[in-house]
Amino acid sequence: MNPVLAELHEKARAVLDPVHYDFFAGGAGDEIVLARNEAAFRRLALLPRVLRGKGIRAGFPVLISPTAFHKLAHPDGELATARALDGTVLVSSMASTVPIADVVAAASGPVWFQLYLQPDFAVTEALVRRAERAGCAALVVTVDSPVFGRHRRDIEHGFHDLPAGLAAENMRDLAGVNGLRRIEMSAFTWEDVERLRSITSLPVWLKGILHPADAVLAAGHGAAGIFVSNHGGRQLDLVPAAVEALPAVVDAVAGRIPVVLDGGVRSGGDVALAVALGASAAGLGRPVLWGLAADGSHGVRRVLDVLRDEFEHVVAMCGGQLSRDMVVSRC
Ligand SMILES: Cc1cc2nc3c(=O)[nH]c(=O)nc-3n(C[C@H](O)[C@H](O)[C@H](O)COP(=O)(O)O)c2cc1C
Ligand SMILES: CC(C)CC(=O)C(=O)O
Repeated sequence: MNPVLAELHEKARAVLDPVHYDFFAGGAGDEIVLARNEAAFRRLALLPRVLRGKGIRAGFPVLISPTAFHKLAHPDGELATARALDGTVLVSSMASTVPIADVVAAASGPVWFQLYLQPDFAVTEALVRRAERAGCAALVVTVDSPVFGRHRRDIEHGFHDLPAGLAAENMRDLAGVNGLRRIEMSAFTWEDVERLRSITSLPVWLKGILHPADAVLAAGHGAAGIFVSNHGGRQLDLVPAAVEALPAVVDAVAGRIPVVLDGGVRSGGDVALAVALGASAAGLGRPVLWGLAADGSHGVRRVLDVLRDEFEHVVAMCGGQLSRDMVVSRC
């Protein structure tokens, strides 16, 4: 691992309350998928093309995937994350500890709003209006969580609630207990996605797709794009690594909508592999949390800078080109 990322992770581990560290680091069940997400990248290799000049690939195809409760990592919470963007997209979690309007106001890049559809449609609609008023550029509906994942580390620690003074601020004044509504997980259908689309002009992405047939349905139901994701190994501990699921989804979608990959991306090389396999971009979860915990906004910036530098170097080594035929198995 890049020594800067390793250093930020170690510092995060040292400064965080161990219960909060485990909330961020942990996965579901036996954490098999958590481990596989990273290991699957190690099993892939790139065959560079030569004598192609500098090629044409430009840009940095990385975004920040939504993660909850940034104030557990740093007192400035999502404000610090948002200040670090420098043009990178932040997908801000519905479970942010800073209201979405303040996240967008602090951001140095586009902000998208992640949400879980709520059983009470009026609550979903209120969240959408908050995101729209704040100036979010897209909605990302997470669809891999009909029920909460079971995180053994949290269960062992008895970690079920935020400490006093912290809250999921986007859920305030939505007529729950003391005006703060709990985030609920519930099973929905494609009709619910259509209903959401009918009340907003924002592009609606779907996050947490692994089956190629669902990717086809997503395109058919007007999703602006999809995230191939297993929620960083925090939902069903029986699924493939995210990068293993990517090629079949890319084939099924056949270019109709963009496909983002998240889960286990830890280097610019991993970003390059995801792009070569057909992802439009790679999403980062935990590395951003480690940067944030270790050094606030500056730490997040360092994570993005390291990945950008590594990615550009790998692409230059590959003749400015990344395509599926260049990806082979190491074993
Ligand atoms: C601590 C933590 C909180 C998360 N919170 C959310 C969330 O609120 N909404 C969501 O859609 N995904 C959430 N995720 C999943 C991430 O968006 C992403 O899919 C995952 O972290 C990517 O894997 P990585 O951590 O290996 O990069 C969370 C992940 C972690 C680690
Ligand atoms: C508020 C939680 C449901 C956030 C989440 O998605 C996670 O911890 O994985």
